[in-house]
Amino acid sequence: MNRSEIALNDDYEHPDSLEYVLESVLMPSDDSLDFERLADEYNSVLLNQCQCNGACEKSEICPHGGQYEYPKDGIELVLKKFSNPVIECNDLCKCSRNSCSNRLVQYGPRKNLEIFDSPVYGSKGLRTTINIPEGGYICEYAGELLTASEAKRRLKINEELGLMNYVLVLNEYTSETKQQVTIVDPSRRGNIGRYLNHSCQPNCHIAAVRIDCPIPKIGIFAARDILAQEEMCFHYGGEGQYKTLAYGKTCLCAAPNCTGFMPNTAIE
Ligand SMILES: C[S@@+](CC[C@H](N)C(=O)[O-])C[C@H]1O[C@@H](n2cnc3c(N)ncnc32)[C@H](O)[C@@H]1O
Repeated sequence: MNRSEIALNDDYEHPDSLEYVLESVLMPSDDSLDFERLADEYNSVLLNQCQCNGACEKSEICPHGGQYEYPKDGIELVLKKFSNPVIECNDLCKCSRNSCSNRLVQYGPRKNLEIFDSPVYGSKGLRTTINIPEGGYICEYAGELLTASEAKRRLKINEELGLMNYVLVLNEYTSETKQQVTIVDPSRRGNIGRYLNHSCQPNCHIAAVRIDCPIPKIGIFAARDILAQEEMCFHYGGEGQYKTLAYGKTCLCAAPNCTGFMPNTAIE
């Protein structure tokens, strides 16, 4: 199977109330300076293209390569390591789309995903109808890209009205220093990624994936082999909150290590 077979026309069904977007989009302008900065970044192009004429498999040769691999006996390109931010080759790179093995998220969500009524969570969830290998790409968590102040405003409204919260904050660090914060809200405009619930023992992880823009896409990947019909979940709070969570909304994940609480969406 090659990538064009696992990937993907994003033609998933969605509720009428949602504007379905194929990738994250900029929030409406609120005329703030923060919005201007966000819009500037959103409209910027990531440089550092590769000059490869091969498959971009090795980091020694391709400046972005070596992050995905075909596992032994595997037929599907998978993410090797969850800790590193990923940069995929893009249209400005010299490599060929057909031979490059450093392109995955840019082809869109995988097929065979299904929105369903999750008995565990008592609300919608996302499951797969086929087996997915560890590291396999699921979909982007796509929605509106928000400034911190707009995210705080929406979180307050959600809280006050008792609405479900879809705002996700991706913090990227270089050792101890926070480098970049990406905030995505698929509550009004989003894709199939908005249906993944939180679990304290998740079978998926998220990763920052850049293609041609300095703002990363939030890529969701299988943290282990996932069987057909399994619901897919990730940890909303990231690694840092695994052990320390001691307050918040009641968590329904029912994992053996469940803290009893859902991570709060923290925006500094
Ligand atoms: C991103 S949405 C997930 C999809 C959602 N279940 C739906 O029906 O659209 C996040 C919301 O789902 C619910 N949820 C997700 N994980 C949960 C958990 N572990 N425990 C309780 N509720 C959860 C909460 O209402 C949360 O605000």
